[in-house]
Amino acid sequence: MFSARRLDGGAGVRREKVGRLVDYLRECSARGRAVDLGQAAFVTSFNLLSATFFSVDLIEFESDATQQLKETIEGVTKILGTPNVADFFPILKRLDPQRIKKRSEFYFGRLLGVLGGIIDGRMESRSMETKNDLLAALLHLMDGSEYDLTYKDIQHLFLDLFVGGSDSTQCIVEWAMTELLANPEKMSNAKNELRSVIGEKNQVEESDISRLPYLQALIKETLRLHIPGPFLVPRRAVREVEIGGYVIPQHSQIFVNAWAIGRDSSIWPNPTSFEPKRFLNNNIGFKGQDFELIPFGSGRRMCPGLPLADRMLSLMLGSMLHNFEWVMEGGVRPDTTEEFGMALHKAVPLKAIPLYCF
Ligand code: HEM
Repeated sequence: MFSARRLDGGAGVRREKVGRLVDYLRECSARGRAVDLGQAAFVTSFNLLSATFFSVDLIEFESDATQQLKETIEGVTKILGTPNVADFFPILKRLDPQRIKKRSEFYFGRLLGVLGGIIDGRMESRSMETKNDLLAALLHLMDGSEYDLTYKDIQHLFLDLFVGGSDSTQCIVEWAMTELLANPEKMSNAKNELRSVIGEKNQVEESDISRLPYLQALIKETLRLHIPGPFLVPRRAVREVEIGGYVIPQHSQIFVNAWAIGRDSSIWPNPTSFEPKRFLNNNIGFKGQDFELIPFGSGRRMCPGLPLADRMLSLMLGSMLHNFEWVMEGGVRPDTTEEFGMALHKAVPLKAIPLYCF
């Protein structure tokens, strides 16, 4: 699904979705209106995923349904990131003291309902239309006898993909723009690079990305400083193991503090300062080989969506920076407070006014 060949085949869908983002920002620019950048990035990444998986756009830039879906996905990631005292004191399980079970049922139920509706709709219309997307491939597998794939498996696979793919991407776009608005000289560096590489054409293409080292560095720096999944996904020790002189007992639940690794002063000079140029003269990447930067995890359970996320982030940020000047609503400095959850969101959404450059 995320192989280079498949992704190259989906480049047109991404171009179209990012084009719609630029159109929306142009409309806001013409009206002098501030944009909720997290929301705009959420809609773009969500529709990109839904177009790739289901061949439909699910949400609009400004609608109550969008707000509700965004809240639902944020609700899910918040629950996943909340340590549950009942895991440590199982006697409390039935009492559900933090209402985690209750809230999980609500948010997961709502999202599964949306996904179930799409799957049902496709199953009803299957005899009339043929589609060449992931849902069609999975329904085909469900019909066959080779794999034991159920309706529920499909519903939950899509849940993983949407929760994993939309919130994290939105977080990084919003944090990158926040840092750039707080550091105007870095905003200029990024825009100057885009201007010299892309020139007068206003569409940033995936084929341009390899010629935009500063843009790539600023994405790495945002992933280092504002990693969306601070503890990655918890692991369990299948047997007792000794690592670095520490004994990890069998069945321990293990959290990898990738947030702290990204801010470790023995690895990163001035770790809390946003400095994209620290990635310009080295080969440190985020593909799980360089353990000082593991925003997508590492090893066999690392993020499968990395190659898609990489393209989406470069396209969205590149287009937002190349096409627009940005000013903060009310001229204030952007707020950089983090809000804890499975994904580290901004506590205060970023609202900025785009000014179309072309
Ligand atoms: C900025 C973007 C993203 C970041 C930072 C990110 C990060 C992560 C991390 C840290 C993990 C856990 C890996 C581990 O513990 O070793 C993960 C898992 C996962 N990600 Fe992503 N992700 C991003 C985008 C995406 C996208 C675009 C998709 C799919 C469309 C996706 C789908 C998934 C799935 C399905 C898993 C669970 C894999 C498993 O349990 O084996 N992610 N992601």
